[in-house]
Amino acid sequence: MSYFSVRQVSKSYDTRLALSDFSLELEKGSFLSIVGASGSGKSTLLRIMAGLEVQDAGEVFLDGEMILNPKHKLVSGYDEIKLIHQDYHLFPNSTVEENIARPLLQYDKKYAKQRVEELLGLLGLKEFRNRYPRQLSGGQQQKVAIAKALSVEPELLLLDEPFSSLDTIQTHQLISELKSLFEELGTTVVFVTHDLDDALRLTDNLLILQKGKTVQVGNSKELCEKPKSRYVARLFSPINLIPDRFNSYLRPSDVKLRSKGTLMGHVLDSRYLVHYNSLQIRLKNGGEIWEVDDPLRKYKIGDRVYLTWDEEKVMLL
Ligand SMILES: Nc1ncnc2c1ncn2[C@@H]1O[C@H](COP(=O)(O)OP(=O)(O)OP(=O)(O)O)[C@@H](O)[C@H]1O
Repeated sequence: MSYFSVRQVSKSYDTRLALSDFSLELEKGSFLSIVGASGSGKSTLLRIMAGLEVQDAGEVFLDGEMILNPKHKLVSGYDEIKLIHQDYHLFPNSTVEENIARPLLQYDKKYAKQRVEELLGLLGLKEFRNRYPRQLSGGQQQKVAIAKALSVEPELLLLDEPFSSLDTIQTHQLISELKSLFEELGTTVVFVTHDLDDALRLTDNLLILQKGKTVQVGNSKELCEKPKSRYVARLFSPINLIPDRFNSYLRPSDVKLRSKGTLMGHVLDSRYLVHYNSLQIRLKNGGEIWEVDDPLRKYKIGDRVYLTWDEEKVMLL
């Protein structure tokens, strides 16, 4: 048996299915990013993993022990499993140091003091120890919430889009810092997000969730090159439907721009991106709009272009 396993878990709210026959296995110290759109069941899954929600069917095990849900456990939740979400609850009238120490009230005083010092150091919060949450930035508050969750040394950390109040640069920086920290501590981490880029900053070990079901698992190369659905394909880039062909799609980077060819169109718009210009091209036959990369930044709005591609790049979705 793996260190952490979720076995055939299903959950509905009234008649609405939130999770359907969901299973996963994780080794100790491993990281997993679960990517899914809003409403795909991510929060429900994490709450069930943490023993905070009653599932209709299936079981969850941590290190061989069954995780009991609130129906079977008087005080729901486990110290070994910590769930962190965007609405983290810091005590507004307690300092950073006091917030982190809260979960340790029952512990030996000397140990608690030492643990708080360690966490302040690990998360770079020493200089803020006497500040109140309102005196911190969103990213700093999030770090305090994570330090608080880590204070009781959880074995499994469940991150439910905890960074959604931060901007992209802050989020990426915080994820990189946390990644090193979790590796150092040997914590097993499950991170759920709707953002593939954020997911990949933590780990290349991905699970794609859609309508409460696993649609694909694998690393980014596998998922990008061999997506099993349009949803998975679109996580990486827009996709262009080839006219008059059944469910055949191309990525913008796989379309070649030529001065002669079979599929003709006109450049509607051009956006300057770091490595290429992104062109919107209205196809002559059918009038559909394709998105195509122009790495040589050669084409201007209004230009006529011909599009071609290698057949091996066509995705049947
Ligand atoms: N307490 C609830 N009562 C009724 N329906 C619920 C409840 N919680 C979630 N749902 C429904 O279950 C489905 C899954 O919701 P969930 O919050 O798990 O998805 P999510 O992927 O975390 O979404 P988001 O990214 O928007 O937070 C949705 O259709 C949602 O409306």
